[in-house]
Amino acid sequence: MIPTHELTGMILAGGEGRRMGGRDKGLEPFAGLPLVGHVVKRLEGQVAELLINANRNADAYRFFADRVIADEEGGFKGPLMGIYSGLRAAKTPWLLVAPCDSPALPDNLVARMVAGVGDHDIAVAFDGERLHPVVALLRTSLADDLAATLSEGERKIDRWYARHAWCKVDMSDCPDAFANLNTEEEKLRLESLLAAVSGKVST
Ligand SMILES: Nc1nc2c(ncn2[C@@H]2O[C@H](COP(=O)(O)OP(=O)(O)OP(=O)(O)O)[C@@H](O)[C@H]2O)c(=O)[nH]1
Ligand SMILES: [Mg+2]
Repeated sequence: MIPTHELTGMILAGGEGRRMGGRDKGLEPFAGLPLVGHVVKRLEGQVAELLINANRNADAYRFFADRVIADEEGGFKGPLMGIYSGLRAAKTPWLLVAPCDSPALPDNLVARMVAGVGDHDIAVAFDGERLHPVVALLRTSLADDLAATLSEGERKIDRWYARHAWCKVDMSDCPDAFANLNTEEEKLRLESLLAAVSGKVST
């Protein structure tokens, strides 16, 4: 098992948010908190250091994390560049990555990813139908290999994972936890769904 002091958490919030009008998605209000705040709640206290990977609004993100890191190479090269930047920045042997736009992730995400990685170097969340490559646990010693891969022009996360000893972590009991908000409509829909569910619980 990976002890907490060997694990860094990182929330990926470095995208352009084009499908949300170019807004900084992690800072978008959702159910009373910026989106990133919901993901912070899933990770805090379970990692040695919490990083947020952001390419804009570093001051706003600083409130939510121990450290805010920008991409090693600018120009919005995609989430694989964000993962690389986290592997470089982490001071621990392991990095757990989660995206800023999935506010319903399970509360026990960290424990499940740690339990699921076994002897592998990379563990990726699987919802029973799809893999979620931006929900992953990785050995930080992979940084040099990823640098070489990025310099070849590779941008697909799963193609890089496939070069390594990786495994799926089965989360097919909670597929809705991986709801990913790309548009304003998706955000409003999930917000009202959650409000309806909590309304039912409290009455
Ligand atoms: N570091 C970094 N992260 C990125 C980059 N592009 C996307 N991401 C992150 O990867 C995750 C999934 O990306 P998308 O859902 O496509 O988010 P996005 O790129 O902001 O949104 P679109 O522009 O609408 O595609 C989110 O957590 C983003 O913050 C990037 O260039 N650099
Ligand atoms: Mg994108």
